[in-house]
Amino acid sequence: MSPAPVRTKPNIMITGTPGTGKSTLCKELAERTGFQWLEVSKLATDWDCVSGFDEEYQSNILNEDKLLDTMEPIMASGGKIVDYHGCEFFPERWFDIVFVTRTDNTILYDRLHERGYTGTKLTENVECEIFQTLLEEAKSSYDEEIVHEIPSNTLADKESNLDRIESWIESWTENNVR
Ligand SMILES: Nc1ncnc2c1ncn2[C@@H]1O[C@H](COP(=O)(O)OP(=O)(O)O)[C@@H](O)[C@H]1O
Repeated sequence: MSPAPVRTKPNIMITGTPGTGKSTLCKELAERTGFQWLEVSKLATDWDCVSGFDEEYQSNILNEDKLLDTMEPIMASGGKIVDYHGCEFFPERWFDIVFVTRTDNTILYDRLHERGYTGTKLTENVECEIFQTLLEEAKSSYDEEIVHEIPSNTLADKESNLDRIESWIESWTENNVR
């Protein structure tokens, strides 16, 4: 059992395959709640936590140790929404809940194609969603009870996800803050 959190606001992990709508959701969630959105793939560059570039996947390789050291004091106060297409290397104790955005394969293919993804990068990402790699990663890295799949196909899905997460924050606050 991890120790009870001392933070007065929860930390939320939003993970999922690229293109499943993490940033879109996080941006609006941050606006609604006042929580801070940490878009890890962008912040890693700002914080100089990139150790190389993967040519095959056309994406940055993170310096995970440096990134975690940088994030540790930021996470301590709570009220953070962490957005990344991976979650296993973050400490379990950082998060009170984990949401995994899920998108139907054909919709995801179109979104990634529109984003300019081609070749391996496109097919590997769609396969990642088909094999629910990020969901399995979240379930094996965190208590399964705090891991929730959320559909992310339509704008109506986004609205209901925002409502759901906002209600969860309210009940977390009632239960944990006196
Ligand atoms: N719930 C949704 N319904 C319809 N389109 C969405 C939804 N969420 C995201 N999108 C669109 O899908 C694309 C990828 O979304 P984005 O938030 O950048 O994904 P990610 O951060 O997971 O890579 C964007 O064009 C965005 O407008």
